[in-house]
Amino acid sequence: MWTTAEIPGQEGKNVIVTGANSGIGYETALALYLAGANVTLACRDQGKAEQAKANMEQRSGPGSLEIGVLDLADLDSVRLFAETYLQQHTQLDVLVNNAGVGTPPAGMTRQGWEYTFGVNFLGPFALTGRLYLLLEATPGSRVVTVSSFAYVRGVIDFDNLKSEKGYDAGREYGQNKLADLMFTIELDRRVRAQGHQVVSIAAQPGANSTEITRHSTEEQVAAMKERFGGFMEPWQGALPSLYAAVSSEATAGNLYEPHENGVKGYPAKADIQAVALDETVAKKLWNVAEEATGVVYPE
Ligand SMILES: NC(=O)c1ccc[n+]([C@@H]2O[C@H](COP(=O)([O-])OP(=O)(O)OC[C@H]3O[C@@H](n4cnc5c(N)ncnc54)[C@H](O)[C@@H]3O)[C@@H](O)[C@H]2O)c1
Repeated sequence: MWTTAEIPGQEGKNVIVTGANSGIGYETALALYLAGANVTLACRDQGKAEQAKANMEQRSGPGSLEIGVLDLADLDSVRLFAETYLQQHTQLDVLVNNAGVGTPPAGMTRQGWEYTFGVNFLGPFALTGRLYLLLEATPGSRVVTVSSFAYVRGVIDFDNLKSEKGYDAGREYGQNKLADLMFTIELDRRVRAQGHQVVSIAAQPGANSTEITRHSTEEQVAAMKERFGGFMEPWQGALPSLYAAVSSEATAGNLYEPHENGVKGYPAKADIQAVALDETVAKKLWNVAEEATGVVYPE
């Protein structure tokens, strides 16, 4: 079984983990810090980020920790975070697009997109694009984007990205997590076509006990637990992200998930369902995202 003990030394590596103050992001950042990386905790709330940093530092890892304030629901915040990062760093080895929301009440981002589409997809798209040249300049760099098994029920409805037809939390989550996986694969296609070197990989953490279900009812949580045979701990949910971030066996354009032969927590390559491999939809989504964010990826 692959565990965090198998993470190779990360000394000298710069890593960003979004949403690192809780759940899977916290465990991902902690494991990379304990492996020696310089980890930036990219969090919306400065106070929560400081608390997470203090908790991690109690473990006395050989790495170092920084904080960057990042609100993925505001593209100006994404730009500011990236500009600050680029001013302060000359390499970026791993970007983990982990932060996300589950099924909150209906809302809109600062720029007027359906809130969960903005946080779960447009924000990470813009962040990755703004950091792309630094990633490309760092040999062996990786972008890990956290999707969910919910992608299989996703449909990209291009006519409802601003809630024109109304809001359905479950439907939006499936759409966003499909968008994350399509983004990962399309980024990989573009990297290959352009002869670039950034490695784009997706992870899906399985069902874990985190705050992602804060807006779900008790009945909904119970149904999820029954369907998945219980919830895993966040550190287990972090294993696919960590595997995608550091393992030499994790390869570009693929999706890693936590189950193999029923063993929980073990990261294994997942079969990607056809819905995520539709290149026409992926390219259209990419164009929509470039227009929505104003972030055009370098050729
Ligand atoms: N927990 C699960 O069972 C599960 C299953 C599938 C996928 N995921 C995915 O795993 C990732 C991590 O979720 P988690 O389960 O640890 O939940 P969590 O709620 O504990 O963590 C989510 C993190 O995202 C951050 N975040 C939310 N909105 C943000 C914003 N606007 N800007 C910046 N950060 C923001 C939160 O502050 C938090 O740190 C998410 O992408 C989620 O979709 C989780």
